Amino acid sequence: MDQIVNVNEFQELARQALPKMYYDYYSGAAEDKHTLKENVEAFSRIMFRPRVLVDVSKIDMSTRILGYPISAPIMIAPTGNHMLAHPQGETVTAKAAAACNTIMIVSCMSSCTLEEVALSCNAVRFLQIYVFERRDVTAQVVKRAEKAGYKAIVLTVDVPKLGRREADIKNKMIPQKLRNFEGLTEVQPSEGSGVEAFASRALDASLNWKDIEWLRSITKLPILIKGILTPEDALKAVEAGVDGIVVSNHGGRQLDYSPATITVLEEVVNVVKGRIPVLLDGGVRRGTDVFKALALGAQAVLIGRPIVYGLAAKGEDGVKKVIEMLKNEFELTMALSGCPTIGDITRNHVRTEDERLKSNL
Ligand SMILES: Cc1cc2nc3c(=O)[nH]c(=O)nc-3n(C[C@H](O)[C@H](O)[C@H](O)COP(=O)(O)O)c2cc1C
Ligand SMILES: CCCCCCC(=O)C(=O)O
Repeated sequence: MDQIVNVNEFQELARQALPKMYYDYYSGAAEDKHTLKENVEAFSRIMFRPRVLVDVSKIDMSTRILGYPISAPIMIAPTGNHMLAHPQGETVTAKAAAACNTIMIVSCMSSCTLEEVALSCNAVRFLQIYVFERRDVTAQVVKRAEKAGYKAIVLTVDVPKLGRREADIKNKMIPQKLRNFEGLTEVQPSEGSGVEAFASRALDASLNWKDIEWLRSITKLPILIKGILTPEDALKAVEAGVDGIVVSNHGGRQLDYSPATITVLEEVVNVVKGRIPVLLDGGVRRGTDVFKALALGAQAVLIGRPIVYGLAAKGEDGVKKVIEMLKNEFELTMALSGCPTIGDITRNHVRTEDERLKSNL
């Protein structure tokens, strides 16, 4: 493991460790995969404005999300089907999250039940949900999450229908049994992508802003909305009374040619005006990316694919290594930018592509 020097190297190790169908599922994205690539490339167009002669002998990366302390603003994004990557699935990922003192957002599409994940570690966990046509199924999962000690519900809103992931269609991708829904709704054999077949049968494509009230009526837990890409929707989320939003394009797996998340973060932050936390995911592969997201107003970032690549390649140690490498890089970026604490990171520490283009006029 010592030979692995950055998070990107885990992707090739995961490719070697996994059957092609599963690697394609994890690494895949919608159609031309334009958004997938843009998520990463857009970070590389943001440059730093480092400050010098600041005492950076001690760096404090710790922060709080919804009041819960974490060691650094780096959390685990919800990703489904971890048993495709490791026989013990999400229980292993959750242990790594606990060891790194961060929050894991557990997907409702997990291969382990949400109770098994809860029992495996006492880290702070949020539960991500989809709303199914059968509202009773979603409601039951929310109730179970409350009972199992999950601290927030993350409602994913960018999947009224599943995006076209062509590799999954070609591979006739068969997802794991969805143990959270056993006896309630099942994955069935299909001609193309089994994930798509399940989604088209189960999801409620009529979900809309009024339904936030319904969700609020069935839980006292804080509600975050994941999948916001415009200031218009960010404002609606604030008006709907949610407790946080995640700027996300589902890692480029839904609407291809959606903008890279880092390019829309600032306009979202500007309308939210600090009323609720704004998180971001999509393409975060370096500690420098974490810093850029914070400088543009995010409270924390979520990591998707690198976590499952770490899990597939090296199990719990792999997930821990992914998080630790990002933390170490972030710590160094803070030091080299002259920011000893999270609160010292400001908008003035980065220069976006827009600013660079304007300054060349
Ligand atoms: C294999 C895989 C499964 C995913 N499953 C879910 C899911 O169940 N629920 C959800 O809200 N997002 C899901 N996502 C999206 C992630 O939460 C996140 O938005 C995205 O992966 C972030 O981009 P990144 O992979 O570039 O870090 C999934 C992503 C991947 C790659
Ligand atoms: C019921 C929706 C299926 C979604 C599958 C998990 C997911 O979000 C993904 O991107 O894959």
